[in-house]
Amino acid sequence: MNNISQPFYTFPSPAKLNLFLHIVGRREDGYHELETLFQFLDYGDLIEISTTTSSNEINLLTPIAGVSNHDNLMVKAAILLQNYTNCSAGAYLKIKKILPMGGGLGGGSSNAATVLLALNVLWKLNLSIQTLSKLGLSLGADVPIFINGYAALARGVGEQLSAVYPKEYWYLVTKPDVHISTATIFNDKNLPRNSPRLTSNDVEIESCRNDCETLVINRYPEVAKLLTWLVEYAPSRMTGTGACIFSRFTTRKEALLIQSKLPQGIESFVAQGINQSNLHSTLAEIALTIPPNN
Ligand SMILES: C[C@](O)(CO)[C@H](O)COP(=O)(O)OP(=O)(O)OC[C@H]1O[C@@H](n2ccc(N)nc2=O)[C@H](O)[C@@H]1O
Ligand SMILES: Nc1ncnc2c1ncn2[C@@H]1O[C@H](COP(=O)(O)OP(=O)(O)OP(=O)(O)O)[C@@H](O)[C@H]1O
Repeated sequence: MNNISQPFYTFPSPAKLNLFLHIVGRREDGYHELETLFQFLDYGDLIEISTTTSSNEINLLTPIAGVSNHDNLMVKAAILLQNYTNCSAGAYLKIKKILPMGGGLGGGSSNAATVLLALNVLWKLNLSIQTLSKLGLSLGADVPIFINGYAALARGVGEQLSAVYPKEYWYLVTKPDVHISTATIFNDKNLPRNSPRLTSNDVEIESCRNDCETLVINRYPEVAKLLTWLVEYAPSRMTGTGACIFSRFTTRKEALLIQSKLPQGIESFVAQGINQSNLHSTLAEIALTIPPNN
């Protein structure tokens, strides 16, 4: 039996969209240099955390199918933070997994960022956003944007962030029935890697693109077919290395209407693009409720 005496606090772990993604070069270590515009969605996983001082164990009470607890980015994030701060407290973690995995929505990275930010508050570590971002980057290139919590134009591998304020449209997000590995796409010899660098941060999203899209369409007919269907109704583009596609609408109602017409069997959801992650407001609220000697 687990001896859980402290309350569970619930934290959102939102999805991200890459409103565009340009590959502008490749570093010597093989990682790609990107220019990408990140926006959050008001939609994602929910993570519950309870802390303990009686042991330093990290217990994930809701394993994710296909991912061992040892490899789960939530557990890795908690252990990384413990080791970095010599913290002797432990934690019980639970997740309600809502985001599709391997969809380009950044679910795993978002989970890691939520755990880092939440335990920083619950364990009272007081690490800065900069320090948490640096720690998070060692877990995944998408972790820093979730730690940062604001929509941003990202450079480098996604860790050099400049604040931007794209319009907060409604999106129909669809997932063709394929799992795409980020590493497979980035390692493909046919991936274009030489987009010109942007000359300013003030960019027209429509005139940009996702440099992974053509390759993914050529390799995965399911993605090609769905994208061809969607562009008849709304501007549509792939996020990350796929497979999810986001279609842009001015209102929720329009997005729901097209969702109702989707071909059978396509996983989908409707959500709004938001320029501030909903995790950050929750963190501020919870920080106020924690007793000083907890
Ligand atoms: C595609 C994006 O989601 C766009 O936001 C990210 O660039 C990917 O971020 P991520 O899933 O957190 O990726 P990581 O877990 O750091 O890397 C997975 C693999 O993708 C490749 N990779 C990743 C990011 C990057 N800028 N260049 C790469 O070549 C590397 O082979 C790496 O081994
Ligand atoms: N907590 C977690 N949630 C989801 N995936 C995890 C988690 N921990 C480890 N993983 C691993 O990470 C892989 C990628 O999952 P994720 O949902 O982050 O993909 P993604 O949305 O394509 O990411 P990105 O957009 O960053 O490329 C999964 O297939 C799984 O093996």
